[in-house]
Amino acid sequence: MITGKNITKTFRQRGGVLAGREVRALRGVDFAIEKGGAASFIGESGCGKTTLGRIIAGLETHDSGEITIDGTPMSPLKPRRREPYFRRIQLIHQDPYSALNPTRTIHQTLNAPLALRARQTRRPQSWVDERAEELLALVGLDPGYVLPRYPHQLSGGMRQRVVIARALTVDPDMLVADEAVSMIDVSLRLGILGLLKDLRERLGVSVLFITHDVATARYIGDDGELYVIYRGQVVERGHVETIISDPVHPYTQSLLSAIPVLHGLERPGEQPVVPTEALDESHHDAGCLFARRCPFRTERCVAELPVLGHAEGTPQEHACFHPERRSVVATPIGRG
Ligand SMILES: Nc1ncnc2c1ncn2[C@@H]1O[C@H](COP(=O)(O)OP(=O)(O)OP(=O)(O)O)[C@@H](O)[C@H]1O
Repeated sequence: MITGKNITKTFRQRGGVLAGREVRALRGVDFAIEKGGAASFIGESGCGKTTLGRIIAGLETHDSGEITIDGTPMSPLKPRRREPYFRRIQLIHQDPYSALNPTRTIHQTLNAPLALRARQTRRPQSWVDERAEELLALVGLDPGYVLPRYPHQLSGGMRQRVVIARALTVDPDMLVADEAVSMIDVSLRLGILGLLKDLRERLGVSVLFITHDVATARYIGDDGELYVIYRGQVVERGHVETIISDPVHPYTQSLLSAIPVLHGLERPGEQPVVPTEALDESHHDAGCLFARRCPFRTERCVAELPVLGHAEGTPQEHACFHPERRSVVATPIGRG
């Protein structure tokens, strides 16, 4: 199990017109992902979900807070002692082409980590080749076809399967899939999502899915938790189905309104949720981070920051002073 408590991260912009400006990518995020469980982080571009995923995979530092893996807090450990914990958490990047070395065949790509694994576990060299074939078959590829080939000779979907096979070489406990299907042909996406779901069931590996797309979060983690992130804060958190069918935070409602098929109908007498203002990170808000875009804001929302917590009558946690079931309309939201 991996948990995070009050994780914060601020980036200082180095170059360009924004040089010197600080971006609060994460503002005190808590999370917990069970062994074999599923969780999804969703939110618009720039909300901090990739930063959080990279911190969880040990690829990015955080400013404060604590990550605990299987009961061991990471911050007191020296980097060398932390490494074996984070090695069990593997990141699957959105671009399978740049994730693979173009000058290496798939055989070479899988051979290197497997040879290391063989040395660590005192297995014979013959195991390396057997395991490479086994892993490729596990991710739905024909080893005979794929092993001698270079990444450019494979389709995007095949490359992403190779990336997943390589992640499995270290017998991970968790896969962090960051927009893992966004750069793959639409016709192949469902296959990759199905594979991740299948690996969860067959290997008991937990999957953290990072996406801006609610439908994929729902597909992959149908029994898991959804974290809705807005400007570095989790604004709603709970069971995927609960949040999708009964969101109470206006931001979640506006995010869901981008799916007309699911939430296109207004019920009579209800006020639809449409975000009113664009994102402006240069503004320092004292109150709710969503207040300036929220059609339901009150004076309290502008003055006071709501914190994530349970409220009577809602099964999920939310950070809103006016949580209510509202209908949503099919209006896509964006940054501009
Ligand atoms: N290395 C960095 N240096 C400076 N700023 C950064 C860095 N990485 C992220 N940021 C900033 O932190 C904020 C959160 O970025 P992050 O990539 O985590 O968001 P995201 O929700 O994953 O967005 P996207 O879906 O576009 O990747 C953004 O404003 C981004 O510009």
